[in-house]
Amino acid sequence: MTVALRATGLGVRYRRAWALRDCSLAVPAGRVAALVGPNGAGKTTLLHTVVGLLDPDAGEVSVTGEAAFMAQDKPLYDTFTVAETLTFGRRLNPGWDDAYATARLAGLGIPPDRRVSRLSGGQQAQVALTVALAGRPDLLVLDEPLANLDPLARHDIMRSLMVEVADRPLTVLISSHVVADLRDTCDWLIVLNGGRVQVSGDIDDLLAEHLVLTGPAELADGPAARAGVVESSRTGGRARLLVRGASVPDPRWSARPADLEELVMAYLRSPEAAALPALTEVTA
Ligand SMILES: Nc1ncnc2c1ncn2[C@@H]1O[C@H](COP(=O)(O)OP(=O)(O)OP(=O)(O)O)[C@@H](O)[C@H]1O
Repeated sequence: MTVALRATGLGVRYRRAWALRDCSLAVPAGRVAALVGPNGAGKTTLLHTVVGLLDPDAGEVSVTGEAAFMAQDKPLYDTFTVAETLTFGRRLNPGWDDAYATARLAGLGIPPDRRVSRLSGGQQAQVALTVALAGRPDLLVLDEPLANLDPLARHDIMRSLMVEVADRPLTVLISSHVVADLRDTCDWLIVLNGGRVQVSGDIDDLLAEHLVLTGPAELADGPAARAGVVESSRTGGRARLLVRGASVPDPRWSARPADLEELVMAYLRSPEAAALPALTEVTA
């Protein structure tokens, strides 16, 4: 299996404060990886380090091939027209595919002579995505491309990414606060919390490995309250556990598979819990 991106013991600090600490992860080629975490978790710092905008203070990060980056804020120049934006992209990117860029924007109905400032937020995001893709990267890194977009535009961007990944060898790493936006498109999950990687793995594998157990509160004090508990809560006489492991420890629990949002939230609320199944599985 080819690894598109690998970080080993990665650390980045701003002055004395570590924004990333001992981060290790690997993303296989061809995956669409979701990078989620709360404000200040270190997502932008990680993405900047991956694309070479920041140098690590510890450990290392490596990308197989070329990476393209779509930044969080204003990745385009407002005063440029769409056509001028493409000209600018062509000058910066040696591997630029002009026919692809022009055809993609025409297909989306975005006029070449329109100023960027006069495009909708969704159209601006599509132009920025086109510029990033026209450089024919092996790894596309997107920092919150869906922020400030309405649900329809968010859906269009994610669908565009799915089409691109289906059409060519491309790995995508995309950060977002909104897990629901990522569920249909992403097949790899990275949870970053307080500058540390809590989860990195195949989403289907992660979902198959986590259960939500509900039952009488006293069960939570028994053998089920074991090492696999990611998060536990009690309401009245009932306990609810999110556990890592596919077997039900006691038949009195009622068990169901965890969904992606529950899984992410459970890890975010339990900074000490970690699930890193992929680290041992993915080898270059
Ligand atoms: N240029 C900087 N100088 C000093 N501290 C910084 C700088 N950039 C980020 N930080 C700090 O590093 C930590 C990680 O920030 P980062 O922007 O990477 O997080 P994030 O997960 O992308 O957050 P958000 O979701 O809010 O965009 C935060 O504590 C932040 O305050």
